[in-house]
Amino acid sequence: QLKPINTSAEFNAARVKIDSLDNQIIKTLGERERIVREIGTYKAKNHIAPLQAARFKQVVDKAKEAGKKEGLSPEFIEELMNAIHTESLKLEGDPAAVHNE
Ligand SMILES: C=C(O[C@@H]1C=C(C(=O)O)C=C[C@H]1O)C(=O)O
Repeated sequence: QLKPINTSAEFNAARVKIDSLDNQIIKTLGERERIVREIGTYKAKNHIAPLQAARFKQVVDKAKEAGKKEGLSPEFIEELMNAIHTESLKLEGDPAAVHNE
């Protein structure tokens, strides 16, 4: 449990912390995206479809399970992972995106 914010110094510190966490999220998404591009290249060479519905269901189920431990709602996790997945499919489907690294 976080302690409540009582002073403007604590308020400012909380925002600095949020900025740092957002930066971590973006870096993590960048790393994930680079791996998706590698998967996309492999799939293109091996004639495997970008969309793998069973695998994506697993990804969402795991994320919901992890989210539950963090107090995140399954609806939020679903929306978040769908947004990430839409971008994955763009990256895997667009040869320019795949070969542009
Ligand atoms: C990255 C893949 O391609 C797609 C993207 C996924 C993702 O972003 O997690 C999952 C399944 C696929 O629809 C994969 O097949 O693993």
